[in-house]
Amino acid sequence: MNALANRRFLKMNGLGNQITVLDLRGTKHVVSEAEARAIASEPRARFDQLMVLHDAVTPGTDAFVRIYNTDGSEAGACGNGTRCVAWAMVADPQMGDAAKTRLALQTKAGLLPAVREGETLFTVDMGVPRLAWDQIPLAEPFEDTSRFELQIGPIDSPVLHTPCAVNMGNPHAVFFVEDPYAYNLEQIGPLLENHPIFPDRANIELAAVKAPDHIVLRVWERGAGITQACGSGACAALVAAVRRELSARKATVSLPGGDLAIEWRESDAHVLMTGPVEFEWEGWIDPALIERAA
Ligand SMILES: N[C@@H](CCC[C@H](N)C(=O)O)C(=O)O
Repeated sequence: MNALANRRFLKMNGLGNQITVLDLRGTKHVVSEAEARAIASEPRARFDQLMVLHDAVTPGTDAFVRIYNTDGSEAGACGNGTRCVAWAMVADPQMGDAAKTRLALQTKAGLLPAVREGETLFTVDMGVPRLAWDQIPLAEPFEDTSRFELQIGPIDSPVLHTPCAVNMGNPHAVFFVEDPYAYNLEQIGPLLENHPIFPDRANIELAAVKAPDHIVLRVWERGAGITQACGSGACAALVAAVRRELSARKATVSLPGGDLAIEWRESDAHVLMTGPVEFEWEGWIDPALIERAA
Protein backbone atom coordinates (compact mmCIF):
# COMPACT_ATOMS: atom_id res chain seq x y z
CA MET A 1 0.00 0.00 0.00
CA ASN A 2 1.30 3.48 -0.91
CA ALA A 3 2.42 5.36 2.24
CA LEU A 4 0.24 8.32 1.24
CA ALA A 5 -3.06 6.40 1.33
CA ASN A 6 -5.20 7.57 4.25
CA ARG A 7 -2.28 9.65 5.55
CA ARG A 8 -3.37 12.54 7.76
CA PHE A 9 -2.63 16.09 6.54
CA LEU A 10 -3.04 19.53 8.06
CA LYS A 11 -4.53 22.31 5.96
CA MET A 12 -3.06 25.62 7.09
CA ASN A 13 -2.20 29.05 5.74
CA GLY A 14 0.40 31.72 6.33
CA LEU A 15 -1.23 35.06 5.55
CA GLY A 16 -3.45 33.32 3.00
CA ASN A 17 -0.57 31.43 1.35
CA GLN A 18 -2.26 28.01 1.16
CA ILE A 19 -0.14 25.37 2.87
CA THR A 20 -0.71 21.63 3.37
CA VAL A 21 1.50 19.83 5.88
CA LEU A 22 2.05 16.10 5.47
CA ASP A 23 4.08 14.03 7.92
CA LEU A 24 5.94 11.16 6.24
CA ARG A 25 8.47 10.66 9.02
CA GLY A 26 9.03 6.99 9.65
CA THR A 27 8.50 6.12 5.97
CA LYS A 28 10.85 6.16 3.00
CA HIS A 29 8.20 7.48 0.62
CA VAL A 30 9.16 10.48 -1.50
CA VAL A 31 6.15 12.26 -3.00
CA SER A 32 6.33 12.25 -6.80
CA GLU A 33 5.45 15.21 -9.00
CA ALA A 34 2.26 13.41 -10.10
CA GLU A 35 1.27 12.65 -6.49
CA ALA A 36 1.83 16.29 -5.49
CA ARG A 37 -0.35 17.46 -8.37
CA ALA A 38 -3.03 14.93 -7.42
CA ILE A 39 -3.09 16.14 -3.80
CA ALA A 40 -3.27 19.76 -5.03
CA SER A 41 -6.34 18.86 -7.09
CA GLU A 42 -8.25 17.69 -4.01
CA PRO A 43 -10.27 20.69 -2.68
CA ARG A 44 -9.68 19.91 1.02
CA ALA A 45 -5.94 19.37 0.54
CA ARG A 46 -5.45 22.11 -2.08
CA PHE A 47 -2.23 24.06 -1.61
CA ASP A 48 0.12 26.65 -3.00
CA GLN A 49 2.84 24.63 -1.25
CA LEU A 50 2.84 21.11 0.15
CA MET A 51 5.31 20.76 3.03
CA VAL A 52 6.31 17.11 3.49
CA LEU A 53 8.13 16.14 6.67
CA HIS A 54 10.78 13.41 6.49
CA ASP A 55 13.07 12.00 9.15
CA ALA A 56 15.93 14.35 10.01
CA VAL A 57 19.10 13.59 8.08
CA THR A 58 21.50 15.82 10.04
CA PRO A 59 22.10 15.49 13.80
CA GLY A 60 20.62 18.41 15.71
CA THR A 61 17.84 19.04 13.19
CA ASP A 62 14.18 18.21 13.78
CA ALA A 63 13.07 17.17 10.30
CA PHE A 64 13.94 17.28 6.62
CA VAL A 65 11.20 19.09 4.71
CA ARG A 66 10.46 18.69 1.00
CA ILE A 67 8.47 21.53 -0.55
CA TYR A 68 6.18 21.08 -3.57
CA ASN A 69 4.38 23.71 -5.64
CA THR A 70 0.88 23.24 -7.08
CA ASP A 71 2.35 22.09 -10.40
CA GLY A 72 4.32 19.33 -8.63
CA SER A 73 7.71 21.05 -8.95
CA GLU A 74 9.96 21.26 -5.90
CA ALA A 75 11.18 24.44 -4.20
CA GLY A 76 14.19 24.92 -1.94
CA ALA A 77 12.53 27.29 0.50
CA CYS A 78 9.10 28.45 1.61
CA GLY A 79 8.85 31.02 4.39
CA ASN A 80 5.12 30.80 5.08
CA GLY A 81 5.19 27.02 4.84
CA THR A 82 8.11 26.80 7.26
CA ARG A 83 6.14 28.75 9.87
CA CYS A 84 3.23 26.33 9.36
CA VAL A 85 5.50 23.30 9.79
CA ALA A 86 6.98 24.87 12.92
CA TRP A 87 3.47 25.34 14.35
CA ALA A 88 2.56 21.73 13.51
CA MET A 89 5.70 20.42 15.19
CA VAL A 90 4.99 22.25 18.43
CA ALA A 91 1.20 22.63 18.60
CA ASP A 92 -0.53 19.88 16.64
CA PRO A 93 -1.93 17.29 19.10
CA GLN A 94 -0.53 14.37 17.06
CA MET A 95 2.65 15.77 15.55
CA GLY A 96 3.63 18.41 18.04
CA ASP A 97 5.91 18.59 21.05
CA ALA A 98 4.56 21.47 23.14
CA ALA A 99 7.79 21.65 25.12
CA LYS A 100 9.61 22.92 22.05
CA THR A 101 9.90 26.61 21.20
CA ARG A 102 12.78 26.29 18.73
CA LEU A 103 13.09 24.03 15.70
CA ALA A 104 15.78 23.37 13.14
CA LEU A 105 14.14 22.46 9.84
CA GLN A 106 16.26 21.37 6.92
CA THR A 107 15.27 21.78 3.27
CA LYS A 108 17.01 21.18 -0.05
CA ALA A 109 18.34 24.75 0.23
CA GLY A 110 19.69 24.48 3.77
CA LEU A 111 18.75 24.99 7.38
CA LEU A 112 15.73 27.10 8.37
CA PRO A 113 15.67 27.59 12.16
CA ALA A 114 12.27 28.67 13.53
CA VAL A 115 11.33 30.19 16.87
CA ARG A 116 7.86 30.37 18.41
CA GLU A 117 7.18 33.99 19.44
CA GLY A 118 3.53 33.59 20.41
CA GLU A 119 0.60 31.19 20.12
CA THR A 120 0.57 31.40 16.30
CA LEU A 121 3.49 33.74 15.65
CA PHE A 122 6.84 32.42 14.41
CA THR A 123 10.17 33.83 13.28
CA VAL A 124 12.13 31.91 10.66
CA ASP A 125 15.81 32.54 9.96
CA MET A 126 15.73 32.43 6.16
CA GLY A 127 19.52 32.43 5.90
CA VAL A 128 21.91 34.54 3.85
CA PRO A 129 20.56 35.75 0.50
CA ARG A 130 22.65 35.02 -2.58
CA LEU A 131 23.04 36.57 -5.95
CA ALA A 132 20.74 34.58 -8.14
CA TRP A 133 23.25 33.84 -10.85
CA ASP A 134 26.59 33.13 -9.21
CA GLN A 135 25.54 32.20 -5.68
CA ILE A 136 27.89 34.66 -3.92
CA PRO A 137 26.85 35.12 -0.27
CA LEU A 138 26.00 38.71 0.54
CA ALA A 139 27.60 38.81 3.98
CA GLU A 140 30.42 40.99 2.67
CA PRO A 141 30.12 44.30 0.81
CA PHE A 142 29.40 43.44 -2.79
CA GLU A 143 29.20 44.87 -6.18
CA ASP A 144 25.59 44.72 -7.25
CA THR A 145 25.79 42.51 -10.30
CA SER A 146 22.21 41.45 -9.85
CA ARG A 147 20.81 44.13 -12.11
CA PHE A 148 20.04 42.88 -15.52
CA GLU A 149 18.06 44.25 -18.34
CA LEU A 150 14.76 42.64 -18.92
CA GLN A 151 12.00 44.48 -20.60
CA ILE A 152 8.66 42.90 -21.10
CA GLY A 153 6.30 44.70 -23.40
CA PRO A 154 2.93 45.87 -22.19
CA ILE A 155 0.00 43.56 -22.50
CA ASP A 156 -2.23 45.91 -20.67
CA SER A 157 0.30 46.66 -17.94
CA PRO A 158 2.99 49.33 -17.66
CA VAL A 159 6.41 48.16 -18.90
CA LEU A 160 8.58 46.31 -16.36
CA HIS A 161 12.34 46.43 -16.49
CA THR A 162 15.59 45.95 -14.55
CA PRO A 163 14.60 43.49 -11.86
CA CYS A 164 16.86 42.71 -8.93
CA ALA A 165 17.68 38.99 -8.74
CA VAL A 166 17.82 37.54 -5.23
CA ASN A 167 18.09 33.90 -4.25
CA MET A 168 16.55 33.05 -0.88
CA GLY A 169 17.03 29.31 -1.39
CA ASN A 170 14.74 29.84 -4.37
CA PRO A 171 14.98 32.33 -7.24
CA HIS A 172 13.24 35.70 -7.10
CA ALA A 173 13.14 38.61 -9.56
CA VAL A 174 12.04 41.82 -7.83
CA PHE A 175 10.69 44.65 -9.97
CA PHE A 176 10.31 48.03 -8.25
CA VAL A 177 7.18 49.82 -9.42
CA GLU A 178 4.97 52.72 -8.33
CA ASP A 179 1.91 50.59 -7.77
CA PRO A 180 2.01 46.76 -7.80
CA TYR A 181 -1.77 46.72 -8.20
CA ALA A 182 -1.57 48.61 -11.53
CA TYR A 183 -0.28 45.46 -13.27
CA ASN A 184 -2.17 42.53 -14.69
CA LEU A 185 -0.07 39.99 -12.81
CA GLU A 186 -2.19 37.09 -13.98
CA GLN A 187 -1.16 37.83 -17.58
CA ILE A 188 2.45 38.91 -17.13
CA GLY A 189 3.29 36.47 -14.30
CA PRO A 190 3.58 33.32 -16.46
CA LEU A 191 5.54 35.19 -19.14
CA LEU A 192 8.07 36.44 -16.61
CA GLU A 193 8.25 33.20 -14.62
CA ASN A 194 9.16 31.32 -17.78
CA HIS A 195 11.30 34.02 -19.42
CA PRO A 196 14.44 32.46 -20.96
CA ILE A 197 16.61 34.73 -18.79
CA PHE A 198 15.64 32.61 -15.75
CA PRO A 199 17.29 29.18 -16.04
CA ASP A 200 15.17 27.68 -13.23
CA ARG A 201 12.11 29.85 -13.81
CA ALA A 202 11.56 32.49 -11.09
CA ASN A 203 9.19 33.84 -8.51
CA ILE A 204 8.16 37.32 -9.66
CA GLU A 205 7.78 40.21 -7.24
CA LEU A 206 6.20 43.61 -7.89
CA ALA A 207 7.33 45.86 -5.05
CA ALA A 208 6.61 49.48 -4.12
CA VAL A 209 8.69 51.11 -1.39
CA LYS A 210 6.21 53.35 0.42
CA ALA A 211 8.60 54.39 3.22
CA PRO A 212 12.07 53.20 4.32
CA ASP A 213 10.31 50.75 6.65
CA HIS A 214 7.32 49.81 4.48
CA ILE A 215 7.12 47.84 1.24
CA VAL A 216 3.93 46.88 -0.60
CA LEU A 217 4.30 43.61 -2.50
CA ARG A 218 2.49 41.31 -4.89
CA VAL A 219 3.92 37.96 -5.94
CA TRP A 220 3.51 35.60 -8.85
CA GLU A 221 4.94 32.34 -7.52
CA ARG A 222 6.88 29.89 -9.64
CA GLY A 223 4.82 26.75 -9.98
CA ALA A 224 1.84 28.15 -8.10
CA GLY A 225 0.73 31.48 -9.64
CA ILE A 226 -0.62 34.47 -7.72
CA THR A 227 -0.64 33.87 -3.98
CA GLN A 228 -1.91 35.94 -1.09
CA ALA A 229 1.57 36.01 0.43
CA CYS A 230 5.09 34.71 -0.15
CA GLY A 231 7.54 34.69 2.75
CA SER A 232 10.72 34.20 0.73
CA GLY A 233 9.39 36.80 -1.73
CA ALA A 234 8.99 39.31 1.09
CA CYS A 235 12.59 38.60 2.16
CA ALA A 236 13.82 38.98 -1.43
CA ALA A 237 11.94 42.28 -1.79
CA LEU A 238 13.54 43.72 1.36
CA VAL A 239 17.04 42.56 0.33
CA ALA A 240 16.54 44.04 -3.14
CA ALA A 241 15.27 47.32 -1.67
CA VAL A 242 18.30 47.59 0.64
CA ARG A 243 20.64 46.81 -2.25
CA ARG A 244 19.02 49.56 -4.31
CA GLU A 245 19.27 51.89 -1.26
CA LEU A 246 15.50 52.30 -1.18
CA SER A 247 14.78 50.99 2.30
CA ALA A 248 16.15 50.34 5.78
CA ARG A 249 17.26 46.83 6.79
CA LYS A 250 14.05 46.31 8.77
CA ALA A 251 10.62 46.81 7.24
CA THR A 252 7.03 45.71 7.20
CA VAL A 253 6.16 44.01 3.93
CA SER A 254 2.45 44.28 3.14
CA LEU A 255 1.09 41.50 0.94
CA PRO A 256 -2.53 40.95 -0.14
CA GLY A 257 -2.90 38.46 2.76
CA GLY A 258 -1.35 40.68 5.43
CA ASP A 259 1.93 41.91 6.86
CA LEU A 260 5.29 40.23 7.49
CA ALA A 261 8.09 41.78 9.55
CA ILE A 262 11.38 41.31 7.71
CA GLU A 263 14.88 42.14 8.89
CA TRP A 264 18.15 41.75 6.98
CA ARG A 265 20.40 41.50 10.02
CA GLU A 266 23.57 43.54 9.75
CA SER A 267 25.75 41.35 11.99
CA ASP A 268 25.61 38.15 9.92
CA ALA A 269 23.54 39.04 6.82
CA HIS A 270 20.80 36.55 7.75
CA VAL A 271 17.23 37.49 6.82
CA LEU A 272 14.61 37.04 9.57
CA MET A 273 10.93 36.73 8.77
CA THR A 274 8.20 37.02 11.43
CA GLY A 275 4.54 36.32 10.82
CA PRO A 276 1.46 34.36 11.82
CA VAL A 277 0.02 31.01 10.82
CA GLU A 278 -3.52 29.68 10.84
CA PHE A 279 -4.65 26.09 11.23
CA GLU A 280 -7.74 25.39 9.08
CA TRP A 281 -8.57 21.68 9.26
CA GLU A 282 -7.18 18.16 9.19
CA GLY A 283 -7.94 15.60 6.50
CA TRP A 284 -6.85 12.19 5.21
CA ILE A 285 -5.54 11.45 1.73
CA ASP A 286 -7.98 9.52 -0.40
CA PRO A 287 -6.23 6.33 -1.64
CA ALA A 288 -8.13 6.57 -4.95
CA LEU A 289 -6.46 9.92 -5.61
CA ILE A 290 -3.02 8.38 -5.20
CA GLU A 291 -3.91 5.36 -7.31
CA ARG A 292 -4.96 7.66 -10.15
CA ALA A 293 -1.61 9.49 -9.90
CA ALA A 294 0.39 6.28 -10.24
N1 LIG B 1 5.22 30.65 -0.73
C1 LIG B 1 6.59 30.46 -0.47
C2 LIG B 1 7.52 30.31 -1.62
C3 LIG B 1 7.20 29.10 -2.44
C4 LIG B 1 8.24 28.55 -3.36
C5 LIG B 1 8.14 29.02 -4.74
N2 LIG B 1 6.89 28.94 -5.40
C6 LIG B 1 9.27 28.41 -5.57
O1 LIG B 1 9.06 27.54 -6.42
O2 LIG B 1 10.40 28.85 -5.34
C7 LIG B 1 7.10 31.32 0.65
O3 LIG B 1 6.30 31.66 1.53
O4 LIG B 1 8.30 31.58 0.70
